[in-house]
Amino acid sequence: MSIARCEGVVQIYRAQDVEVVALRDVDLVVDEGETVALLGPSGAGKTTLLWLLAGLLRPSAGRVWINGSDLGSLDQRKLDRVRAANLGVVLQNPGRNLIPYLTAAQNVAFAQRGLRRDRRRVGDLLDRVGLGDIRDSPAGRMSGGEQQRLAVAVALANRPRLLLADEPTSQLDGESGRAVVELIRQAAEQEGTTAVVVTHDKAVSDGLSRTVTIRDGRVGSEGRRGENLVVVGREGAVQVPPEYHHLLPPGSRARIEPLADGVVLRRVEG
Ligand SMILES: Nc1ncnc2c1ncn2[C@@H]1O[C@H](COP(=O)(O)OP(=O)(O)OP(=O)(O)O)[C@@H](O)[C@H]1O
Repeated sequence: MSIARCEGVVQIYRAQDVEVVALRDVDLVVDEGETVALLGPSGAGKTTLLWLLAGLLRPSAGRVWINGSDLGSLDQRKLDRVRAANLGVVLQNPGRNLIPYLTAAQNVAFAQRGLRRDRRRVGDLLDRVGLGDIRDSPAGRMSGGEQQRLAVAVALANRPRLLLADEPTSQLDGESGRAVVELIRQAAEQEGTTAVVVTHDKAVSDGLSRTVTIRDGRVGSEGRRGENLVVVGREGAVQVPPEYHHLLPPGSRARIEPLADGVVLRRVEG
């Protein structure tokens, strides 16, 4: 069963007279219980895709489903309800996920609103991200790395069906980063929380069950269990991964040779 699905998603930003096509025809299915790392070069469209899945942006074209609800068909009240019932979100700037004058413990407890407060879970989440000792410090006085770990605990407070996290380890050292990955994995295994995590951190992508690489606004390749496969797009487009550009440079011409189970591309000179 899929918890998140995108079909033909296009996102165009308009700033003054300039148009930026951030996503151009993205199809993606995320099944329940998967932990997915969203990879790709800077500006590829990863944050944009995460915001669309979080219902924080409406796509210029295409559709996004969360747990069977087509987000584009919902009014704001229903959208808020679907988000509250399904999602835990960690935005890139960790401070934006927190209430600065509340303590770490109060931030996590506040995120449990709607559910019965579960004090054990508050303490457990804070211990697991290494913040047990400063649970009574205000979030606004914490370092960037501490706020980042707290933001992950807050996002998981409500046992969301889907965790969406944008670079949740960018300000963390190796040990704290591993604790966050472990928390995400345990949430998947023990509570069935699916995760989609934008990351540049190899330790994070290695710890998750699948990688999806966005290049130039499209899903370029997908990896599972150590094998990376290119994805054939809607119109048959395939992106040649950068590590093969010396064999088939962008702009070169290739002959297609059919095989029983696929094709071979051979560069043609001149
Ligand atoms: N609000 C906006 N207005 C205009 N252009 C935007 C806006 N947000 C993003 N973009 C542009 O859209 C493209 C994709 O941006 P996005 O932030 O999704 O990429 P990213 O893969 O997350 O990059 P990074 O790894 O650097 O965070 C970029 O060219 C970016 O400059």
